[in-house]
Amino acid sequence: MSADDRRDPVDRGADDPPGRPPADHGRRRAAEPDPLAGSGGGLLDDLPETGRGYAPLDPPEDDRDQHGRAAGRHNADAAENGPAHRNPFHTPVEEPTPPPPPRDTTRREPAPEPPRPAAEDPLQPNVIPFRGAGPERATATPPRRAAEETGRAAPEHAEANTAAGNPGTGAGDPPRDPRDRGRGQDSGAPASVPPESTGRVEPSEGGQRPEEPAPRVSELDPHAYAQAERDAVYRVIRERRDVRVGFRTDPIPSEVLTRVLAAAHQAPSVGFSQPWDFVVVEDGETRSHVREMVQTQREEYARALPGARARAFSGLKVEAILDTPVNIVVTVDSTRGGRHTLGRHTQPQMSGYSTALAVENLWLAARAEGLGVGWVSFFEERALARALDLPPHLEVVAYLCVGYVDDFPPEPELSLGGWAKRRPLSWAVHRESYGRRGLPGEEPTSLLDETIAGIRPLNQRAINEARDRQDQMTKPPGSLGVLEDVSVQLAGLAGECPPPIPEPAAVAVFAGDHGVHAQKVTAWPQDVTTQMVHNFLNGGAVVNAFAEQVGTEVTIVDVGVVGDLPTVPGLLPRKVARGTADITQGPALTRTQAVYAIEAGVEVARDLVSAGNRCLVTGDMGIANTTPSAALIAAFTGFDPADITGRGTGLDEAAHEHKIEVVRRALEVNAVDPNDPTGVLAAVGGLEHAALAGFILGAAATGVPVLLDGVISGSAALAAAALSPASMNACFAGHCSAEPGHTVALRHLGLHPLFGLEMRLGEGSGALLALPMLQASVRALRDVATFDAAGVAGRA
Ligand SMILES: O=C(O)c1ccc[n+]([C@@H]2O[C@H](COP(=O)([O-])O)[C@@H](O)[C@H]2O)c1
Ligand SMILES: Cc1cc2nc[nH]c2cc1C
Repeated sequence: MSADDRRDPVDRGADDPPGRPPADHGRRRAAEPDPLAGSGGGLLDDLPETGRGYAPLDPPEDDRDQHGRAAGRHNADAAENGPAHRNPFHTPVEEPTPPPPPRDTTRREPAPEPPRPAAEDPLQPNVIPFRGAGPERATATPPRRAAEETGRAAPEHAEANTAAGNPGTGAGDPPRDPRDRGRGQDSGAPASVPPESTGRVEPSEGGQRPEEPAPRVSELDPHAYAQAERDAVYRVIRERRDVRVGFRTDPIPSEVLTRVLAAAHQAPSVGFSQPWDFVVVEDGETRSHVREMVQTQREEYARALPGARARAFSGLKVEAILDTPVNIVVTVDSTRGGRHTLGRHTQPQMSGYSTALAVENLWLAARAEGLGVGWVSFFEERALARALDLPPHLEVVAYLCVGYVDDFPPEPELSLGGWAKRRPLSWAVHRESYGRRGLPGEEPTSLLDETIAGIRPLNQRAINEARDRQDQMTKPPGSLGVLEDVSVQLAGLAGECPPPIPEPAAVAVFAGDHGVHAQKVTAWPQDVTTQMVHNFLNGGAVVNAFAEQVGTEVTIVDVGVVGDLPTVPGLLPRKVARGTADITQGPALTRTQAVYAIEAGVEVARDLVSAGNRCLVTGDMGIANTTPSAALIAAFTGFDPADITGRGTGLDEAAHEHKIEVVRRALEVNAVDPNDPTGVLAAVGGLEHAALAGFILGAAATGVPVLLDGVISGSAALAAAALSPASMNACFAGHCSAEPGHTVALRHLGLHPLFGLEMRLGEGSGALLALPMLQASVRALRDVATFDAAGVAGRA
């Protein structure tokens, strides 16, 4: 195999940003051979035959960040071998910005008291954690007080201030700049951005705000608008809504509609091509026809939804086509502007983007006029174009229902209904390169550090309430056994009693391959991993059947499958490498790869939670993965491999003995330190194990329960617990697998399995069967009458 052949296609992902000189801080140890010399570089190139057994090289200790991440090794390769390549989806925190000094999260040490979550305020954007969010909430400063303390106007009072002729200057405010003609305060920041919407919480200690005053924002630029005008701009952005209910039928005056269309027409456009047209539709027949098309698509969509989602969707209105006096169709002409439209030659999609900006302009202007707008997209675009008699070179970008409304919802309707949640701004902001998290003015941090810092202890008040309630329910105290503890823990996690019923739920099946497969630790060919992923995607596996049974959505995550996989909905391509290296020869992964996989898991958890899921379920697929699972369990618990290594998919006596020896050898070859969880994952774990650990941490940080499956999830949970002991507050053991190591892992973690049927399939199958138990425990806490209420006599 030539070096070029060995180069992994995933290495050929996004190049380094143009213009950035490749930093040479990925030095290899001088004495070590470079197995890939001349291969073109790339983060993943440390594993020449990944998945088929080769020990990767790790950089010297001083090249690592606080997670042991190798600093920019791919760039070093690039210096020798051409352009640098980045991981396809992640960029590590790396030099030249030094890693934040404080905490080594790869070591087990007491975590500092995390910042307290913001109080839930129905009028403010809902940030994740959604419900309860841990211990004694409601410590964040409400907007009004924050405004008083920072000298900024609170959003809901900004208009009142202006109306009363009080521009908001308070004692202690700096003198106003004479250029600030009639402006309110000196803050250049929008007065109306609440701290909650950033995902950041004001630091507090025991509910007190810190002594230090908030830093003053610099003077306004002379071109900035006056305070009231800026407030109006931010207000309309904040209060724009996609409206589907509560439209009034009264007509829209022509001059109002024209103003709104003129605003749309002033949108920015590529090369000033102004590629939009607006078709104003009032005709009832046309609208009825479009509505029928939407209805058909709606039914098709509903059929594809898992149970809990389908129930929620049945109550959602997706259009108001006949309810509004006017529909506006916004189209794009991608050919407009002639042959040489400035800026479109490299990015033909810019015409569509420009038109979307026109839609936003229309939407904001409409909101300012008191008009609601609902964007409908449940139709097949060409069919709609035909129905509207559009010329063939025009495409529909938006179908908008426009009219006056009874009210604007305080939050997006989908958020109010729990369909999806607003992601905090902090999740979306990266500094200099993807993965260096932090709002402007903050020290950038990594996703892993941010996640661990966000995990909170259980809320004691909610726990006490749940315990009291369990004792008052019409049943003998304790008679629901472990389910009582489950409901109490869920209350503590949510920070309220009763907690929300953990539905909808989503199972994520993390798939990866293993270099140790070469040691004949399993009877199954490695290709079965890839084949089973196809089977999952086609809906033909046990996980699909069980998920259907319990109304759960299935997501497959490729974190390290050797084979190529299709780009299809339901499969998240997060391949960090094509399998691990053989753990009997050296470490499975580099630390960098281990961190990437952990962070991939965190992101999947975040995405599923912000998509509205209230319970996450772990699943795995990876031929040979019970071997690294056993090695992880031995490393974290200290048990002998003979006591925790099982027969996996089925091995005879001799093969089982051999597998135990393989695990033993892996632990001899790789020094493992349980206080260095990332190091242990990199040494003897797998990509799906690392991602599962991240998935657990991500769930815990969002305050959402995570239901664990079998031995693979159990071994990953040991790593998660070592990274953050508090993450176990979010964990529930679905079942106990037939693998002996699973029992040991669960005991070590203090988790009580909900059932044991000697299952040993993985995929999330056992955890899915336990999901109704979790849900039932909450339903009982919520719905069962108390002795008093039901008039049932208590114990004599
Ligand atoms: O979940 C379990 O406890 C479990 C126990 C034994 C096997 N498995 C599944 O079987 C595969 C690994 O088995 P093996 O024998 O190839 O190591 C992998 O896809 C796992 O999901 C899963
Ligand atoms: C067929 C098969 C299905 C699986 N599902 C999870 N692990 C598996 C292993 C095999 C071999």
